[in-house]
Amino acid sequence: MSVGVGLTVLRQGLVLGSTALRRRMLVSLEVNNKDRAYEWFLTWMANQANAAARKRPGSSWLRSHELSVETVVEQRSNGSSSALFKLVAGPGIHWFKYRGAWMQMKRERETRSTQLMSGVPWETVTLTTLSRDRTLFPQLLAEARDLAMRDQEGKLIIRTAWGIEWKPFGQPRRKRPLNSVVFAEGVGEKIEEDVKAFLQRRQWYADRGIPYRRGYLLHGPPGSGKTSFIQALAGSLSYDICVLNLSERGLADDKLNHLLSNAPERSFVLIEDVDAAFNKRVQTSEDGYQSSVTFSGFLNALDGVASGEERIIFMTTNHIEKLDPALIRPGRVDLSVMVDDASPDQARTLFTRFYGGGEHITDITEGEVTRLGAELKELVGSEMKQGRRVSMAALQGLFIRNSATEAVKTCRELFVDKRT
Ligand SMILES: Nc1ncnc2c1ncn2[C@@H]1O[C@H](COP(=O)(O)OP(=O)(O)OP(=O)(O)O)[C@@H](O)[C@H]1O
Repeated sequence: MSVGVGLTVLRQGLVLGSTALRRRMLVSLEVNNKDRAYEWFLTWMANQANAAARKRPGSSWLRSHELSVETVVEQRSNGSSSALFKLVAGPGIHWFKYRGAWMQMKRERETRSTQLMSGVPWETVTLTTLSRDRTLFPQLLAEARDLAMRDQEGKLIIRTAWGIEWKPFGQPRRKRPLNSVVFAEGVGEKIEEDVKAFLQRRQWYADRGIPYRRGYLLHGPPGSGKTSFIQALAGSLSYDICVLNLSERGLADDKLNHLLSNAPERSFVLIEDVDAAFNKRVQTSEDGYQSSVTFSGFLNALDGVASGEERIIFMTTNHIEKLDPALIRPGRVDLSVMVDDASPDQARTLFTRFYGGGEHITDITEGEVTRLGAELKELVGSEMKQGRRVSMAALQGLFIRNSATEAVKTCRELFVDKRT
């Protein structure tokens, strides 16, 4: 009996001792997927593993048997994109060495409950290392953050709504130079100056108790560069874009309100084809389902609660005549700009930018580009006099497919009658 008692005491002593030892010797850090550091950390891990594999092929930086795959869409500089597979540490226990210290990483997924609205399961990563190496945690997280920031530098981030949250959509994209979008003279400058002036007047708004927000409407025919311009402008100001689709399934007034009042800092909210969601206060449902956003709910969300938070909304439409006057009144839309089909000058500028300056691989001389550009300008002018127009998108497509001479020769085929 005394042996039995002795063994029990010994076992308990061992358990207590090992717990005390762990407490004294180990330190843990928990990061959950609600925090931005979560993504940064997983990407950092994947990056380290890739770098180690490149250095010593066949070796494994991450001691692990459970990997998950994350597919990311990468945009190439020529505009095309491809899907890349990133192997990240899956749920389970993994070991890795950071600056000479062994670390255990435990990734856990809560399968019974999911995040309200977004439906994404809760996840946590717990890092454990020896107490004496605790100072490595902040270093590691800072490295992961810097890596994420470096990846985004000079790039445009597009976000979409995921439930009530804004999540990045695809990989950060290369910024498009503002002058690559060719508008009629003064149009682009007018919008750009307005946005810049607004951004400098935060105090002015605060002093007068006016909500610090501004709404823009770009209207005009399809393919005139409205979306491209908004993206290029965001890029030039180092802003991100949050794309809101009002017809999205499951979007309701309360979610919309939440999304609009919680857009990330330094971002434009972009609502495209705003006429399609509310056609004179009647919701359309072209593809068979209806979002439950009501027109009045949308107006309320635009007005929001008065707050000091900056908010810039861009809306686009091909049919301004279909919009309810309540939507485009000042305060909701402060600057409304018409972006039209190609004017003779726009066509010429797009042409010379495209074929000139050595960017396009052609053996055509600059003089020839100028001559053909002038010819194209004249051609567009004469077509316009007969009520026929061409979109800038159609011209861009023509230039991509043809040589400069061929483009000017076949251009007439693209014009459509707009008199009706
Ligand atoms: N003014 C322009 N200058 C340069 N490129 C243009 C211009 N307009 C259109 N494009 C090109 O045409 C394509 C479509 O343009 P974009 O989507 O910006 O047009 P949009 O006016 O927003 O069309 P929609 O009304 O159908 O949404 C893009 O690839 C863009 O590069």
